[in-house]
Amino acid sequence: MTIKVFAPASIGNVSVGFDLLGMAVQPVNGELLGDVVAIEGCDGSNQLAMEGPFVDKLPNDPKDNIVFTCIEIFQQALSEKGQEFDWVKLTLEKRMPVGSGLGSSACSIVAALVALNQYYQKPFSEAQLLAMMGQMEAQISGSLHYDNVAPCFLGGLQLMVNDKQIISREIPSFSQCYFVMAYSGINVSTKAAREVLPEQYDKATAIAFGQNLATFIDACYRQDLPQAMSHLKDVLAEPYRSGLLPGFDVCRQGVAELGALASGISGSGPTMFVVTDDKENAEQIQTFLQENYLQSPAGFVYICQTDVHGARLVC
Ligand SMILES: Nc1ncnc2c1ncn2[C@@H]1O[C@H](COP(=O)(O)OP(=O)(O)O)[C@@H](O)[C@H]1O
Ligand SMILES: N[C@@H](CCOP(=O)(O)O)C(=O)O
Repeated sequence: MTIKVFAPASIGNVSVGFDLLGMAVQPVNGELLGDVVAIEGCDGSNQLAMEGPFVDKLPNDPKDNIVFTCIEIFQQALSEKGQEFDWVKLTLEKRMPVGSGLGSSACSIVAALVALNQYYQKPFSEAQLLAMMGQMEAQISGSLHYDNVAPCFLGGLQLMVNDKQIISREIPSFSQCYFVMAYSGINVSTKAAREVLPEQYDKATAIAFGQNLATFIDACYRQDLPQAMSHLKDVLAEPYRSGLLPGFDVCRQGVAELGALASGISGSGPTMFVVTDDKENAEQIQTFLQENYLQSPAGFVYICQTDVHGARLVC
């Protein structure tokens, strides 16, 4: 029997929590914005097939795909537990553009590891799986950050905690909000977008960062939308990354004039996210971004809300 797992797109950082905060999103029109991985048993050796709209952006050799590495590390972990295993064939439906700021590699990693765990009768706990997901993401981006894999796996708004047993805790999000996600259609490598950041920050920046994150989290717990939105500011990455995103500053100004509550870079970009609590306003912002932010035919704009489910089995 074939098992199929879907893993959703996510907003890394959510502006205030560089590497520490992430949120899973789902389009309100019901489309699947994320990757799907199917798994079944096979003979001889492990296999990876690839399909889907963004398959041409993946490495040609399946062995260079992060999903193949997921199979290898998962089976190695099974061996270390003394558990025998059979060979598997995975099929990756690559629905997410690569280098998009939507947690594309995280979608593949999470869908693959959840599918493997399901196929092999759940040998690993949620925390063990999340640790493996972080390890895989670090291999791709060059540094360990869970802000895509954790929300993609667990759903909702997730805050990373410095505790190996837990790794991530869910924070109450704003279920009334719409997140307009505009992928411009250009590729920004996460690794490269990390290299433009300074090694050190000054005291005023450190204080502003701490205040924004703390105030935002406090507002989430009190469901105080105005306070949350007035502090949704990125003082660590956005000042250095916005120059990599053609049209970002102009569109940011444009959506503010249309009444957006806040906006920022999703992950390392080029996707920008815009927050509003009004459906009609979300539609106006969607049209504006379609007309002004897209740089290539590969671009798209979705109106999303928080995805509270995370990775899940699909038919
Ligand atoms: N299944 C996969 N999904 C996405 N990227 C993959 C996958 N397998 C290998 N890669 C490689 O990993 C890198 C991902 O780039 P990155 O900028 O981190 O993307 P994203 O930010 O969208 O996750 C690319 O070089 C890509 O070729
Ligand atoms: N915290 C990371 C998030 C990267 O997200 P991605 O979707 O661009 O992979 C960072 O900002 O570097």
